[in-house]
Amino acid sequence: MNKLETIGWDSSVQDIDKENIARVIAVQKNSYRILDGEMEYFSHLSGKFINQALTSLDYPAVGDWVEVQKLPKEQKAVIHQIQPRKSQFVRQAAGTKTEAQIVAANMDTVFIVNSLNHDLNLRRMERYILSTYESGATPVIVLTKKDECTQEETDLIVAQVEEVAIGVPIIPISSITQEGIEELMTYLPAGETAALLGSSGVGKSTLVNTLIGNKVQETKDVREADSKGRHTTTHREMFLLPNGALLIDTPGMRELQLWEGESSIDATFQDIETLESECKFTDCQHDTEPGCRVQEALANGELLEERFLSYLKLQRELAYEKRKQDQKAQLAEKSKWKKISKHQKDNYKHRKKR
Ligand SMILES: Nc1nc2c(ncn2[C@@H]2O[C@H](COP(=O)(O)OP(=O)(O)OP(=O)(O)O)[C@@H](O)[C@H]2O)c(=O)[nH]1
Ligand SMILES: [Zn+2]
Repeated sequence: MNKLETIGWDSSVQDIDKENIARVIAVQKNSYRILDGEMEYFSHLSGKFINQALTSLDYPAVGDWVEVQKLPKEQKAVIHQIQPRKSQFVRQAAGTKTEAQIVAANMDTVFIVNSLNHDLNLRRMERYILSTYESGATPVIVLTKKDECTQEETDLIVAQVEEVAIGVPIIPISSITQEGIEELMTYLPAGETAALLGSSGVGKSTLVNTLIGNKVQETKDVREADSKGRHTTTHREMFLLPNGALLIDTPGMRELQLWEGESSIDATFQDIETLESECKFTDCQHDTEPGCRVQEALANGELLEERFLSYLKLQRELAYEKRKQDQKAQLAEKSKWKKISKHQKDNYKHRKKR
């Protein structure tokens, strides 16, 4: 095994000069911690790299393979290039509407983590699954804190999740009793990379510690040594598990904004939007209309049927959301006028009495 293979490199498909390749294990503001399987380096982007980067997607993310120039004595390196990614999970950057951000790159599996004991949002989960497929990785649903539920409660939730997660493995676990951990590990074979995604507080970091086992302390030390007083929780980090698998922990997704609003849907389904714009009729329903570019693309294999169905499904969801919101707005409007008119009537009565 060469040293890159110990950190997830697949020599059977990635065949280039490996001497100058390393993997990004943590991203700080303008610097990157990288690992070449033996040594860690503190690295920066070359000037040329920065000049050529057009969007935030062009910058390194945790899990990326980068081409570097190493200065081993100083444990420093300069990043010249990113290797093409086999997968990337994209979300909207916190606080902005338009900027994309890569949460993790080159993962084989995404663990969509939810807690069994609260805040189960099936619709949200469905979208996580969809985004994971879009990322190029395979989703696995992890339901944490099983120790806080009875078996009956767990079964009920699993049944609910099954309805939106067709064909996706669902694993209830507990980091306290270790239940389900063994099954989870079957999705973490040596040399593969997985990322943990989920809301803040569902137990991602605890799970990392559980899986790292007796290396917990080391992890903490690394974090503290590197944070230089900054908030450690905003750092994505990649960990090597004792069995040789790689696990990317992501910060709490309090601010996860992937699908809110139509703009992000547009970005996700850019290919279909483009096809639609080429339909003969601007109000084409992509059904039996003549000159429908979408139907044509479906027929000749340019557009996958599953993908189009996901798109339609999301459109339906959006329409549904919008109707609900409109209805709410209408009701609010109605009650506002009710109040005003009642107020008026009351005033009128008072005046009459006087
Ligand atoms: N009962 C129980 N509590 C757990 C379990 N796993 C995690 N917790 C608790 O849940 C809380 C949140 O856990 P974290 O691991 O910090 O959650 P996180 O998903 O990493 O949160 P962020 O770092 O904010 O994204 C902590 O108080 C943990 O002790 C579990 O299996 N059972
Ligand atoms: Zn059409």
